[in-house]
Amino acid sequence: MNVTAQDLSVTLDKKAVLHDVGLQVRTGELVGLIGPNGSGKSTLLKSIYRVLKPDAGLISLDGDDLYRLSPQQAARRMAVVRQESSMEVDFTVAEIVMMGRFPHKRCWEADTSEDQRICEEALSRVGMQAFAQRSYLSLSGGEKQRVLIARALAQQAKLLVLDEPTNHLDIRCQLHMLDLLKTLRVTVLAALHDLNLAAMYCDRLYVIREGRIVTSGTPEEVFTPELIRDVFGVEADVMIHPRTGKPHIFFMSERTADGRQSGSLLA
Ligand SMILES: Nc1ncnc2c1ncn2[C@@H]1O[C@H](COP(=O)(O)OP(=O)(O)OP(=O)(O)O)[C@@H](O)[C@H]1O
Repeated sequence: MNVTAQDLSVTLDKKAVLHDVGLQVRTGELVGLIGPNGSGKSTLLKSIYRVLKPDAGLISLDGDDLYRLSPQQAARRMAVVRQESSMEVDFTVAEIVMMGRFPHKRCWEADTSEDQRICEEALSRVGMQAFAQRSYLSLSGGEKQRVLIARALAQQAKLLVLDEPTNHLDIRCQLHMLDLLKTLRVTVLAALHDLNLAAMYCDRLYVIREGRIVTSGTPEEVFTPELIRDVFGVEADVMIHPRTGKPHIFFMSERTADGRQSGSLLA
């Protein structure tokens, strides 16, 4: 699934939040969107998953104008995992994952044994098969996040859009989740806050600041101490990790950056 966004502009509450943003995700790539808090990552993703219609610009999926697709057509092509999904009514985990099958059904069509199999497989891929009958609202934040990813997998869309997919996950689950995304052979666009995980897993990155894409490229091209200072306001050293061959960023606190020791709280 090829995704192209061209010249997107979004204004919210009279404030220009995205300015002429463009990006491209090619079939099979895992593309990361990084930038400081409030830079416009979620707004850009919301435009792509059709929650927020841009004021200007064009988004296409394999050449088709996204906003000309029906909601069902769009949902067959694209699954979404959002930052926070508040839910008023309680469902079981199995019911939540089964919702991923809706775009493949006609109105009131019953769940088939094939739907059941797809949902069980999706739950087992995120390690949550033992939770199928648990109430969704009783789960921890990390468990909920894994169930929402299972629902996206059950949707069997060729494009996954994820807003901070590793939010709430402990480090082992973060690595497991990103490994899983890499093995799915789908196209992935994900907003990520952890720059080292973005460097390890993403084929390419887009960097956004104050609603504008400031640069894009492979992690090796994007991650320089200058970029990290300019965009995130943090001093850092960037080295190629000897085992992964990927850039690894060592951040400096304001205390360590100017050469002072930070050993003692009383110093
Ligand atoms: N409904 C809204 N009305 C007005 N301003 C909004 C609205 N939604 C978002 N914004 C503003 O748009 C800007 C971009 O927000 P957005 O949520 O896209 O940033 P983000 O990069 O995803 O941030 P974070 O990393 O903190 O999740 C912020 O300044 C935010 O306050």
